[in-house]
Amino acid sequence: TYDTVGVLKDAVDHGCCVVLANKKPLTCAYEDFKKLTSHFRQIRFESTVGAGLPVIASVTRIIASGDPVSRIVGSLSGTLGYVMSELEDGNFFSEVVKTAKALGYTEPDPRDDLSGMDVARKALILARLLGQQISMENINVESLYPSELGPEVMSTTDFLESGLAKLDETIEEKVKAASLRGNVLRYVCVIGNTGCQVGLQEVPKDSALGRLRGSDNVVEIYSRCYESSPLVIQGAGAGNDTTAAGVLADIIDLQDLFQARP
Ligand SMILES: NC(=O)C1=CN([C@@H]2O[C@H](COP(=O)(O)OP(=O)(O)OC[C@H]3O[C@@H](n4cnc5c(N)ncnc54)[C@H](OP(=O)(O)O)[C@@H]3O)[C@@H](O)[C@H]2O)C=CC1
Ligand SMILES: N[C@@H](CC=O)C(=O)O
Repeated sequence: TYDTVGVLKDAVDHGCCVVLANKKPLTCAYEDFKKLTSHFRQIRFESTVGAGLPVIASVTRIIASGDPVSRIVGSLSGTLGYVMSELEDGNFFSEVVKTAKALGYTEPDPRDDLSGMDVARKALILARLLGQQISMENINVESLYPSELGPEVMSTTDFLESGLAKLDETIEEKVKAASLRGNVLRYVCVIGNTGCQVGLQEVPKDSALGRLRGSDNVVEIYSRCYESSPLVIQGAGAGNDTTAAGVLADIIDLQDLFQARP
């Protein structure tokens, strides 16, 4: 939900510490993002991008050292990573999306993942950390389903029970066409100095993105120090355990900022 922005701002204003896994409060107005994240000693949100992976910690450390980050490229959705690698194995789109939900990878409504909006939110958080004063409207997002299957038209249950299967054929054709060219499909996020895009791409099977399996994310960070050879972070990018571990690590990190009372 976006509804917690007000209470979160009040909390940090009152000196409380906050740990977030929910991306939405950081992806509404830029002023809210700025206000929340300016309380560096009170807020952590590592799990909003890549669940338990240290993506935000790495980006903030590189920036803090004065090394300008020029580009971040990656596969930032555990759900879409899992779905794409299962499609390669010949499974039906509708089935693998339901399995991704059962495994705890998807958002409560999987259309948040399939629309690309969940990845776009992660891209926005990273772009804002890089200093870009942008909003969701500035990100080009490719959806994997048409508006006729959207939340305004049908419930999550109806989408899962009848809507999803309508996408099987089109997706299968895309997977087969890519395979004939020696490629696989990946949902890729690119954050550069001139803009952000998230969408489906054909990538060589034998590339860092093409080799991804399951719910793994991969993130390549390019900066002056990491110019020709980027800093690469890879591992499980969704799931209850890894997300909870990320949240717990953030809580411990904040606790360590305070002196223990004698
Ligand atoms: N799953 C993952 O891999 C990751 C998740 N996240 C983020 O973590 C958050 C939770 O995701 P996830 O655990 O997967 O989702 P789930 O659907 O498994 O859990 C959401 C929980 O929130 C509760 N809830 C929903 N609305 C309200 C409300 N208004 N008041 C109180 N409780 C509420 C739900 O209760 P009820 O069951 O009663 O509806 C449910 O227990 C999301 O913001 C997600 O983006 C971030 C990184 C990775
Ligand atoms: N639904 C998300 C969970 C983490 O943010 C994903 O699939 O990556």
